[in-house]
Amino acid sequence: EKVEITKEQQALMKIITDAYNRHQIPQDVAKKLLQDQYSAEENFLLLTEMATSQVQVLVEFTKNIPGFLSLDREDQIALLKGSAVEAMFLRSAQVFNRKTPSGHTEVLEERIRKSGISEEFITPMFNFYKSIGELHMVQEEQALLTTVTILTPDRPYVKDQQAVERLQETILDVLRKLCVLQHPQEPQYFARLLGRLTELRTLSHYHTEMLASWRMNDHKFTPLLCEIWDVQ
Ligand SMILES: CC(C)c1onc(-c2c(Cl)cccc2Cl)c1COc1ccc(-c2ccc3[nH]c(C(=O)O)cc3c2)cc1
Repeated sequence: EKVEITKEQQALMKIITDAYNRHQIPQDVAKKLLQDQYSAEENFLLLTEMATSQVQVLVEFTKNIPGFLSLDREDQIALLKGSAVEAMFLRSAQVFNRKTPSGHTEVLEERIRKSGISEEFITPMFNFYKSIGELHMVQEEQALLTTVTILTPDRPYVKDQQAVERLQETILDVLRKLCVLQHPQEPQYFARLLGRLTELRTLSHYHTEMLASWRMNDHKFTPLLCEIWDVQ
């Protein structure tokens, strides 16, 4: 049957996509990736600064998701804490696959590969970046997929999962229609997108181990990262 995005779904998609594009880490922070020290210590410090800035951007973006601020306040926190790593994997994946002339892609990869992360996590991480790149998502799909990730009902400590589920289903319906309209020759494209969410959960588990091994080597995080990742 003919798939059609309604007027209100169009408006919802515009709000989310505009917010996603508006909330980016400041270019002066991103430019720090280009400075010339490349020690493991220096790379870790830079990546910590990027992650901290990215979390701030993520919090601001999340406030623009229609209905999010109407959720129980503690549930809002639980959703942010539960999705921060996954949202940052998605955002950094988009940076890698942007291949902008600014060339941050190469230096970002270089710094991640030399920041004290063990090879067993580096391989799945860059396989994920590659699999995201192969999807050639339009920016609306990127924004909606990040929103679906944030609105995952079964994060730890979420009390009113029903309320989150209702919001997520609204976004999933728009994303499903958008995928059909954007990729008519690939009917299973939406299913492929959702498959990435499963991969994100695996990466999130790896990330917990990455944090533990950094801490074992006495690496320090910022207060914001300690709060969102329950470390220190
Ligand atoms: C605390 C640090 C060391 C950390 O721990 N885990 C990760 C970590 C890692 Cl490696 C991988 C994936 C997720 C996390 Cl969460 C990180 C570093 O996290 C980030 C690194 C870079 C970026 C980021 C975001 C947007 C950007 N735009 C641009 C630009 O050039 O415009 C560069 C850029 C970088 C975001 C998070």
